[in-house]
Amino acid sequence: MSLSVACSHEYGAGRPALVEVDLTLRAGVTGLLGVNGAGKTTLLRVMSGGLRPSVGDAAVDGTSLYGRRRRQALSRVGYLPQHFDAPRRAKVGDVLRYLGWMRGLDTARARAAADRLLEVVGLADRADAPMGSLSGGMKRRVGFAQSLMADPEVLLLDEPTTGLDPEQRAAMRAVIAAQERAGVTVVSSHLIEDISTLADRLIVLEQGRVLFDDSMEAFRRTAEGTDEERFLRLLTTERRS
Ligand SMILES: Nc1ncnc2c1ncn2[C@@H]1O[C@H](COP(=O)(O)OP(=O)(O)OP(=O)(O)O)[C@@H](O)[C@H]1O
Repeated sequence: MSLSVACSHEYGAGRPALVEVDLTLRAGVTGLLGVNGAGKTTLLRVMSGGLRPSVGDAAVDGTSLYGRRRRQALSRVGYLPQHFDAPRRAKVGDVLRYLGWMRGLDTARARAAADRLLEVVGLADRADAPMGSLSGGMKRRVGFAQSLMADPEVLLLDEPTTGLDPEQRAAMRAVIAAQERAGVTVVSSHLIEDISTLADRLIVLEQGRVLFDDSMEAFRRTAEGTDEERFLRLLTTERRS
């Protein structure tokens, strides 16, 4: 299976956020790295079916996320947005069941999926707790659980560890790593350390362009001897010179 995207996007005239991005992602974990404003969220929104690009398209196994068979393509994608939240008074389990139902699961399947995923993210004992009582790290784990509710073949996680303290970040990474998925997973971050242990492939975005796209292994080999931050700066300089 594959997720392909070939597009450019600008939010307003002359304000490009993605420039001639052309990628095909296959099974495995792809890390999407870039500084704030590099275009990660925009790319993930395009790949989630939530933002039609100004030019081009995104498709799951050739079925466009913006075409006539959009619903079919959308049903195969799970998405954790950068700022996942839910009403403060809503109970955690109800939020998951509701989002599962929205994604087409019947009541029994939504209940079973919610129970199973709360176990997966270590929040089984919080099913009846209101969302407002959760820490930032716990909310992010609920967000991760909701992205998996309909068993998606494509899973898109926008900065799942950002804003968490080191302990919560490690817990979040462990939860993601423990998922043995057959499909495409994309994890974005502005920190290489957040994705280097998770991803097989690394894509670096800079000012909306793909600056680097190779295996994590190749990235490590090339970066050997330089620290990774410096290596990323070198990449940037190379392209500009
Ligand atoms: N809704 C929007 N309206 C106008 N401009 C936007 C909007 N969203 C993003 N941008 C701009 O598009 C560019 C890419 O932003 P994007 O959020 O995709 O980057 P990012 O790598 O995800 O950064 P961050 O980690 O800060 O979210 C930036 O210049 C940003 O200011």
